[in-house]
Amino acid sequence: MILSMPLATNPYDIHIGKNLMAQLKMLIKKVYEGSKIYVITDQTVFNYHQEYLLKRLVDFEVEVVVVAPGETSKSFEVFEQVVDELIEKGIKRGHLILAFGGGVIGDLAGFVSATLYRGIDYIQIPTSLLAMVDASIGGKTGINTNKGKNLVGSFYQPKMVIIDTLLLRTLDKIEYQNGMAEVIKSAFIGDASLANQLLVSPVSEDEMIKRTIEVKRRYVLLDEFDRKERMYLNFGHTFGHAIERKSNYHIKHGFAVAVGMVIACDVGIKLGITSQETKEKLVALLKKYGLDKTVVNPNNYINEVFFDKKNINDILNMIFITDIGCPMISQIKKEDFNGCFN
Ligand SMILES: NC(=O)c1ccc[n+]([C@@H]2O[C@H](COP(=O)([O-])OP(=O)(O)OC[C@H]3O[C@@H](n4cnc5c(N)ncnc54)[C@H](O)[C@@H]3O)[C@@H](O)[C@H]2O)c1
Ligand SMILES: O=C(O)C(=O)C[C@@H](O)[C@H](O)[C@H](O)COP(=O)(O)O
Ligand SMILES: [Zn+2]
Repeated sequence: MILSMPLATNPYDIHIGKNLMAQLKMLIKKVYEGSKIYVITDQTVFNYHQEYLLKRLVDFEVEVVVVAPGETSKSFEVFEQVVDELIEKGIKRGHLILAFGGGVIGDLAGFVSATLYRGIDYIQIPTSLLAMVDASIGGKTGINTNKGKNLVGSFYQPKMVIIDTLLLRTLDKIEYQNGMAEVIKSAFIGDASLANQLLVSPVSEDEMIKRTIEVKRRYVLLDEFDRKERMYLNFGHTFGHAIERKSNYHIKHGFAVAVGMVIACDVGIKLGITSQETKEKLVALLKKYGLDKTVVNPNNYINEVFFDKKNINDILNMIFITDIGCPMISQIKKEDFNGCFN
């Protein structure tokens, strides 16, 4: 009898370090002895790091598929382009896909891996801070549709996650701040001491990344398919996704989630769930990392948020924090927002 081991009992490999690319051949051979590897990446990442990656793959037969950078590549159109190009380049079920990029690449390549031939093994090699601390972990894959964010996708775990923090040296300041939003989100839902440390003193990048990943890993191992505890990782995303999409993705994911977290605190305060002090600490930390610049009128998004996947029969499962590190889910109806945003 073959025992299928869901993630919750069989956590996959997460490797974090510097210059892990030097061990890429050894790491890949741990999960894969085949002959052909298909790298999916975006043009910006490939321009910076193609030499760094490809010289570690000389022992393998490698093909590369490059898409345009940015959120617009998480689309049906680009999904079909990538699938067609992989087939034209001879991909087979036993081959291996490498997702080499930020969260957009991780989601797009993960969804291609989940669906092409009904599943091809893949490895996540995140290159943005946001992807290292969040997007590459937990197996959520998918694309956006013209109706909303991440509305088509699949839970499909990578065989391994290789986090080489040296790759961050080329990440620009805005993208680093973008990733800090998910660090702050994770600290506020699952590591109060990290949140308090970030408020008062610098935390080493490696420690910050490791502790942020640990928060996500903990919730994913509890609830891989996002029915309860994993939903805490969606703090700030109810409004965040709506803000991102209505801006045609000009407002980046992390910056939108930052606004979404403050909005969730305002609703939480109105409903007697969140303390004013908790909101003030969140706002102070967001400001410290330059994540307080996006200003929106939440009333403009109330209809949009009910397209969220957490909306069951017009009751919205929304994530709040009662205090730093203490998340909770409350069922919200549209009228609950009345008077929250004066
Ligand atoms: N699946 C999940 O669990 C999960 C979690 C969080 C976010 N996401 C998704 O991730 C996406 C956001 O991720 P992102 O911010 O990484 O977006 P992204 O992939 O678009 O990367 C941001 C920008 O940084 C560039 N970049 C990436 N790595 C670089 C590097 N090392 N040096 C220089 N430039 C680099 C990219 O080319 C891009 O222009 C959103 O679509 C979001 O929905 C998914
Ligand atoms: O992994 C999760 O679960 C998360 O909620 C992580 C989020 O940071 C991430 O943006 C995720 O893609 C949002 O999930 P969705 O189910 O709202 O699409
Ligand atoms: Zn997110």
